[in-house]
Amino acid sequence: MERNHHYDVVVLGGGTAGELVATELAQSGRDVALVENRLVGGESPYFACVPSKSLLLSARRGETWELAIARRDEVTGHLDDDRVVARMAEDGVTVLRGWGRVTRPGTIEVDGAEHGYTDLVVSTGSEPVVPAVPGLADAPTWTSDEALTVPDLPRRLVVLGGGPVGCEMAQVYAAFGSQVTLVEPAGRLLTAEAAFTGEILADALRRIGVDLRLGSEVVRVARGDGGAGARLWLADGGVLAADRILLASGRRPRVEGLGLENLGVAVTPGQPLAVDETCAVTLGDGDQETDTPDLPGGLWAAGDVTGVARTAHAARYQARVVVSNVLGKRREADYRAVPRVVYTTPAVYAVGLSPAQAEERGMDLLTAGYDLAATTRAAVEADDRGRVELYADRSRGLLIGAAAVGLYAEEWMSEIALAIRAQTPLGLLTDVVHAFPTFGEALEAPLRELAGRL
Ligand SMILES: Cc1cc2nc3c(=O)[nH]c(=O)nc-3n(C[C@H](O)[C@H](O)[C@H](O)COP(=O)(O)OP(=O)(O)OC[C@H]3O[C@@H](n4cnc5c(N)ncnc54)[C@H](O)[C@@H]3O)c2cc1C
Ligand SMILES: NC(=O)c1ccc[n+]([C@@H]2O[C@H](COP(=O)([O-])OP(=O)(O)OC[C@H]3O[C@@H](n4cnc5c(N)ncnc54)[C@H](O)[C@@H]3O)[C@@H](O)[C@H]2O)c1
Repeated sequence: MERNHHYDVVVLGGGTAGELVATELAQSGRDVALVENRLVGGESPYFACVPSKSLLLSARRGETWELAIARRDEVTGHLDDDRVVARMAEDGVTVLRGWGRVTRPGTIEVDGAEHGYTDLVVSTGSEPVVPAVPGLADAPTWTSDEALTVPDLPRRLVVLGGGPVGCEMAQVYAAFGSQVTLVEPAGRLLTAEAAFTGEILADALRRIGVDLRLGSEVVRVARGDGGAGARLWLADGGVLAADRILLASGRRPRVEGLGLENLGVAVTPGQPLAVDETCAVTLGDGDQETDTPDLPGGLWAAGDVTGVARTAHAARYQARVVVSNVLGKRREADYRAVPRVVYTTPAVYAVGLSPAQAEERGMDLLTAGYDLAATTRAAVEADDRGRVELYADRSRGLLIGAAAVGLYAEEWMSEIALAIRAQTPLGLLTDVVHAFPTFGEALEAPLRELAGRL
């Protein structure tokens, strides 16, 4: 096999994390290759964050479907990565197109050619989980990739999953006139977050006509009459008809077919690549000394493949940690205050520990909340939906988490992420002045309440 160049660093996967790592390392003078099988930029700009946020905004503005699709396709650059690739070339990154697979320590094969490397960064992202429901494979399904790239507006859409993807997509399609049914086996939406967030969001979705089947599960699917569409049977005896089924039942780290076993990494399908606080891949369970081959340099991972925080901003954060460490400037990641946002109307914002996580850790948890309806801003906006809850560790007098539902929560809650990350004492937070009339004012009363209960 043809053996090509030896790079200082090979970055495997050119999504949010990989693009940043490759660019910054090349700008720092390293000889870098980025291996990408699809579009440089990955999921976020073409198939995930950007098109979904564009459609949600179009829905909120009351645009037509045609305009919404045109705007979506414009912001996603019509799925053309030429400009990004050209910019990376200017920065000195070599883009290798094709599927990358490590063949032995220090060597990766891409599209039939071998390339050498010293450091390897794995940033291969994640892929949708396809639920093991009989008949589903033969039914007309979409993952979010298709839903966010095709121009179709299904008349009847069944969404499987009430996480961030399912909720955002249900709102988009219902707003543009699809008859949407969302099936979620758990008894509520957004199961990872404080219960009130899913309850307020459920109310908002129901008001725009989404039929929520919470605590129910699809047990069988068959093609519809005449082969068009599908019929879905639920565990509770219900039957649904759909023109399209959207799979939004989670994503799994992409770890297979990468050849990481050749580096001594114990790869388990669907399981994340374990990383330490420097984003170095941890090689296994104590057998390293005997089983691990000598690596030519560092083995690092960033983004969804690590399973740590599974958002674009977390991918960028980990990417920066990797860049520092590859350059020999030790940096440790701190995930205490990585926000989790669902960009529906109203938006859901959560950061730090959820009440359930705090309880699991045995914390002496203090909770204080406030309804946005009590703010003047809610009256001005003529929208009184929403609530904020703040969670504090009594023993340390510090905020450890928060959740909010409300218009623009993704913007006005950022100060809480800062407060958690900077470990700002509650007493000091009660002295912060918020402009009038803003939703940020809703933070003042719960902060005072928490400080008063310490
Ligand atoms: C519908 C949807 C909406 C979302 N909305 C948001 C949002 O609003 N905000 C937010 O923060 N997050 C959002 N996310 C999550 C966000 O998209 C991901 O967290 C982010 O894209 C992860 O970046 P990454 O670099 O880890 O992976 P990716 O962006 O998936 O990039 C991985 C890349 O690696 C390539 N690749 C994989 N294996 C190989 C190989 N062997 N050889 C060559 N190339 C390979 C893939 O082709 C891909 O381009 C959303 C996700 C979805 C599904
Ligand atoms: N705004 C954002 O930051 C944003 C937006 C969308 C997605 N994301 C990221 O994308 C990832 C994937 O999101 P997601 O919503 O697909 O996954 P998720 O894991 O958050 O939620 C999946 C939901 O599907 C349900 N489910 C499981 N099996 C099912 C089945 N057979 N039928 C119906 N429902 C089933 C689960 O109970 C769960 O509630 C998340 O990690 C999220 O962080 C982020």
